[in-house]
Amino acid sequence: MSVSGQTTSLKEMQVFHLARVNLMSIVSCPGKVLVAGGYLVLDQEYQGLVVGTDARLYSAVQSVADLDKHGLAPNHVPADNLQNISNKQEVARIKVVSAQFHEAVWNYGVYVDEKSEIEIHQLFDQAGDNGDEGKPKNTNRFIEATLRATLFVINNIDDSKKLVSSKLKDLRIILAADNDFYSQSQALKERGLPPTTLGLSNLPKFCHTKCTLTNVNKTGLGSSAAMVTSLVGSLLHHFGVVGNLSSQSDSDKAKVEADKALIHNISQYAHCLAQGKIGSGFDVSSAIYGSHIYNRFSPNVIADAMGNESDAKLVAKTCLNSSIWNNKVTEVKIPPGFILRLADVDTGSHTPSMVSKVIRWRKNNPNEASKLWEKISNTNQRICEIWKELSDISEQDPESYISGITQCSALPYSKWKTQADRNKTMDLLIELGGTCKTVRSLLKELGDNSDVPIEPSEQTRLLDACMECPGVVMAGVPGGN
Ligand SMILES: Nc1ncnc2c1ncn2[C@@H]1O[C@H](COP(=O)(O)OP(=O)(O)O)[C@@H](O)[C@H]1O
Ligand SMILES: C[C@@](O)(CCOP(=O)(O)OP(=O)(O)O)CC(=O)O
Repeated sequence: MSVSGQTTSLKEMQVFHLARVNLMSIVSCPGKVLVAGGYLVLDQEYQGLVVGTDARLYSAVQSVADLDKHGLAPNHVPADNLQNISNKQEVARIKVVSAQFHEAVWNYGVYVDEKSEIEIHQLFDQAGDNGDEGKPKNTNRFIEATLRATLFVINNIDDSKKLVSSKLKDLRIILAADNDFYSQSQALKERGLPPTTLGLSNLPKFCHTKCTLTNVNKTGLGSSAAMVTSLVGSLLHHFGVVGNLSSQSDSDKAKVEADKALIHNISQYAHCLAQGKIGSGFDVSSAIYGSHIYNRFSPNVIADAMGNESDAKLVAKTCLNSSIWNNKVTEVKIPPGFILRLADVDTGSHTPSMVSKVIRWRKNNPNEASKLWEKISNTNQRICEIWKELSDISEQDPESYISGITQCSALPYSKWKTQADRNKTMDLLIELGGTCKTVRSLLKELGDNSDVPIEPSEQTRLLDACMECPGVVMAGVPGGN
């Protein structure tokens, strides 16, 4: 993270972008970077400092009937390719397309049982697409879990079986992810562009990855969380359950907050279900609330619904009752002039196995671990406090703030201390850099203890080199890896 006196600040993003174009509900959500709180945020008592990115993931929902009117309706799935679902009435089909990937079209049938409860089953999208045991082989657990949970909720908002009685129509859904969610090194090479921010800005929007979703190189911005959340938002908006999420008017405030909470609950549940585990959920939270300080919900909020995923009433009750959700979103201000830059190292690590090793070490060494957790937590908290103090100065004394960050932006961190005319802003920036170094060394200790490469030595060299560049105030390996 670097500071600059000239450039515009990491702008406070409008978290939800929503538009209705030709009766299409479009919702987009940002990706995330966990700046502080990796591993600790898995416990409800510890905070995570998460920043929303300007890379966004879009979901657009449109009813086929509306498309028909304009002669744009997609081809229907041939009936003889349908799965045989006995005793159920098929009421609608949903086609989901993620056009930046190979093999990224999924068709679902929506069925209604005798109690007007909904079932969703994936359809064979083309003859011969049979996997084992006659099931479609090209599945997308995140999409399927999201469609199911969201439609369960809409259908059970009250006793009127809203969705069924509103005669659910065929839907077409388009997903589109900003390029930063996936490594673009190949696309840059092919076009002879340099591997820099400038090179990336010359790529076409929503570049085709020339991969399937299984073998694409992700950059760690939380594509699944942003996808699930935008899909929940666009479906709820399409069926009129949530309103204009970007409304800034005071009279809409309470409704917007309630709508966001509902989107949050459904998204956390569907994301955990698709992942097959209850993670901390900071990625879903930042897809909804952007940058903030996060405390997780207790896993037992969704435990029952996780174990009974086809119980539509239970799933709906769990998501609709916001009072049982004990997650906490605390506002954080990113100091003006701060710029977050990410380097794509074109590879990722396996977060779940790292997490399980860390948890095992903590369990086997409770005393040592609790001391380390406290130290890391206090240091993380100081980062949040310094951000706040800097933001406050920028408002109360903008001139001295700008002068401080302008001086620091021209020099490497190691030279800041040697400046004779340091002001409060500079002192805080110096402290911030030092605090961030402390977190790195504490995490290194945690990694060494639990035998997890939290900051491998190659990354240490990279980060140290970054800290030598003018204006760099914090450097780190974000999140868990
Ligand atoms: N653009 C997209 N279109 C459709 N599905 C997507 C998209 N991006 C992510 N997903 C879903 O999310 C999964 C990746 O999730 P995960 O491995 O948890 O990555 P991340 O850490 O980026 O969230 C994919 O296999 C796919 O099911
Ligand atoms: C270790 C963690 O606290 C943070 C992991 O953060 P990442 O940003 O690395 O996450 P992924 O994109 O899922 O790999 C685990 C958690 O909080 O769920």
